[in-house]
Amino acid sequence: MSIESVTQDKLKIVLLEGIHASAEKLFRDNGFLNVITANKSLPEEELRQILKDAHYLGIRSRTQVTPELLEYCDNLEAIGCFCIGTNQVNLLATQQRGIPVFNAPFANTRSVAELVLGEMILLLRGIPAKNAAAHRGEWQKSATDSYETRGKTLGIVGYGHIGTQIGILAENLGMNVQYYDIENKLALGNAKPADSYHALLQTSDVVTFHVPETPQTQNMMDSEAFSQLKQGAILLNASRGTVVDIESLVNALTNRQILGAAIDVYPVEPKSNQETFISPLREFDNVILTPHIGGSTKEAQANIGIEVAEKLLKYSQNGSTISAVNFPEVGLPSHEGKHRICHIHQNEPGILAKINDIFSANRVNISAQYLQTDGGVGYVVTDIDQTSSEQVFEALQKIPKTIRARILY
Ligand SMILES: NC(=O)C1=CN([C@@H]2O[C@H](COP(=O)(O)OP(=O)(O)OC[C@H]3O[C@@H](n4cnc5c(N)ncnc54)[C@H](O)[C@@H]3O)[C@@H](O)[C@H]2O)C=CC1
Ligand SMILES: O=C(O)C(=O)COP(=O)(O)O
Repeated sequence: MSIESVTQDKLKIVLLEGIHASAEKLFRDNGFLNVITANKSLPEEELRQILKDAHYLGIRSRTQVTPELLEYCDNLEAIGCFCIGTNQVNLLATQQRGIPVFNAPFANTRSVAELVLGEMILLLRGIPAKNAAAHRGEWQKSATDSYETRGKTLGIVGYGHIGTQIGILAENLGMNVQYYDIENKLALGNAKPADSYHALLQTSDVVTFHVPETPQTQNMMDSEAFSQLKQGAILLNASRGTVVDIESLVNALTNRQILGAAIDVYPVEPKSNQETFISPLREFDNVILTPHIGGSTKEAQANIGIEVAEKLLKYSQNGSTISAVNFPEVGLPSHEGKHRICHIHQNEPGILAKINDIFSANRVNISAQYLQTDGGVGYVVTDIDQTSSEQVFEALQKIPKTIRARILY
């Protein structure tokens, strides 16, 4: 690592998966001129090549950041997930390499809630199947299996930012709302916590999933869970493709145990719009299939572009890690006339003392210092009176258990 921090115009920013142009604009407006964009996720080998000398990476839900990929990313300073989910990134491996990961925890939640609400209404009326039939020239005027939302019970699994908004919107339609969450949650409106996950499945007319991808949510909706559903229930999943077991869903549709479903996320999703979407669900007219677009509205994407780019810019220019999902959170005031050095290390006792011994031995005056630790990593930001000499910076890098050090200004 050289004594000079790489100048902003040389830092390489890679933005994949069609991240909104608002992000690129913000980087360029801030003097980051080496911004590379792609409107899809990249195949493994291409990804390695492009990331070999990249400093910042922006992705959405598709690109997998594995420990193996990180081996190729020597210069990578931070990752921005321009979405909510961060399950596509190995958070432990990035933490161990001193790479903070940021996301946009709220910006697309309303978009998902609106989509789910609309789908729920359409499914209760049996519109997807009637629509498909009409496109084929069939006239299916009938009230069979066609229902109002009013008075029906909606079961929300995962009562977080999205689940709560759906609950409020559904109550405005006259639905009874119940939810299941592993955390104790404040019930909004007249919503009620279900006694258990199974109780929710057994007593809901419509069940919708809004949980993150975790080992516990994997196949949460399996054949056993399907067997608990009411006859004629409706199922929606706009969370992650690992949550609903597709084979069990196909069985429930084939047996007509459920009236219909809306699925936005899949165990395997195409990498780009040029790839064919393959799924056994394609044969069912009563299933709304959407290409993982729950959060894909102009409003959400433009806001996410700015929100996550701002977090990356702040980390690059000022060292702030506020709202990082895998890293000690340090919020830093800028310090006029001072010079800032960041030190990331394995979280073991005595490292702060070693850092300060180096400053003291070199007669460097510290004007401010911030330390946070989180799990396996410690993050120290030090503002000093004079620019750091090569000797001081090298000594900081040589402290045992150092992951990386960075001169910001
Ligand atoms: N289809 C799409 O385009 C989008 C999908 N998503 C997905 O939706 C998920 C939920 O988003 P938010 O509501 O913003 O997240 P959130 O973090 O606000 O809420 C998730 C809720 O699920 C609960 N939970 C976690 N594990 C659970 C379990 N095993 N059983 C029951 N509850 C559990 C949590 O306690 C939390 O209350 C995201 O993690 C993401 O994967 C998010 C945005 C767009
Ligand atoms: O925000 C999320 O977690 C999503 O699933 C949306 O992902 P996307 O940005 O559409 O790839």
